[in-house]
Amino acid sequence: MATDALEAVDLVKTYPAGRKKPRLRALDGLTFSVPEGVVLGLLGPNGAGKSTTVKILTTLSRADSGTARVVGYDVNRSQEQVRRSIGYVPQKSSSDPLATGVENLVLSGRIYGLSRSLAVRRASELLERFELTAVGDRPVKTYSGGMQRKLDVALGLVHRPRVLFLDEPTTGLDPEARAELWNEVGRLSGDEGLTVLLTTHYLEEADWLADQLAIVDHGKVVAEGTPEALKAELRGDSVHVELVSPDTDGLVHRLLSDLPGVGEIVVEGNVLRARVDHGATAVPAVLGALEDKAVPVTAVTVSRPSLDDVYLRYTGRSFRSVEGEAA
Ligand SMILES: Nc1ncnc2c1ncn2[C@@H]1O[C@H](COP(=O)(O)OP(=O)(O)OP(=O)(O)O)[C@@H](O)[C@H]1O
Repeated sequence: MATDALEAVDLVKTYPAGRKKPRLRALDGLTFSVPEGVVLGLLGPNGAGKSTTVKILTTLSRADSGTARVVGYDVNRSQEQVRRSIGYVPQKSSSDPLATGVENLVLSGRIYGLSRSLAVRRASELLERFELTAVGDRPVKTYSGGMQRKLDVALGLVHRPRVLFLDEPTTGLDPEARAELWNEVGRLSGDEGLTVLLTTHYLEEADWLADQLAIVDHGKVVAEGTPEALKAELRGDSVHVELVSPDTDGLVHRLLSDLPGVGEIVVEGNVLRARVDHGATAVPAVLGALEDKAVPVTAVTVSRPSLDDVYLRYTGRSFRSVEGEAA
């Protein structure tokens, strides 16, 4: 049987929460596995445990209990082998802005023990791979955001890792640079068999890039599967209503709860989301119920379930609001 590239079983991690308070359970039995060559998207609200998971898998932190393996190596017992098998691209760039792209790559290669000539050769290979050859001799501080990010990914690949960790790789990039990086990452896993663990604040990115998703909440994986399978599990339609004013007293929630065929109602500020059996029949009923109690509405939309709906279903919060908090 092929070994999974990443495997986490029943990970528990607690942190001190202050004097006389019980320890905070950042991971509470987190379990998932990723076959080789697959891009896994780890999604979850702030504080769900994504970074803690990445820290444990990259040997930067130890779990209180449970096991984790990277390409078959136990993260506690074989730290050295794990470190040699992984590349880590942190959210904040680790490149030296005053040094050139080539200098950054060569230095990184040398740190990983490559000879000078091998490091230079690898640097030029990676610059070509990421279409950065033309700017390789320019200081990194003169690069565009997209170029810098590509260099960051290249830096994570200098030692030919088998697993790459990408922490929110496209935050702050414009849509064009984001799409370009998605293509690069897609190619790395598709053509080169690299396994990628990605944390992201963009559902669109997870939908496009991840072969598999694990939604994490309160230190556990609450749902996993391909984006398509997760969406297909949600039957019916999603209704999204914008109210003129926020539902401060819970009236809107109560009104909709009484309607047949309407469920999973979540009201956040002046946005109401619900799952309905049939959009075409539910919308008039929803609008009628709101109008009866003189609740004014700005807009209403009906759509097929999206990843945002999947997220809402498993975490009880819409991803958009989480994104808003994070921004
Ligand atoms: N060193 C630490 N000491 C105390 N508590 C911590 C520490 N690191 C993380 N935590 C807590 O553990 C929980 C999980 O944090 P973690 O950073 O793993 O979440 P996350 O899903 O990565 O969130 P984000 O999307 O905000 O990065 C949070 O409640 C956080 O406050």
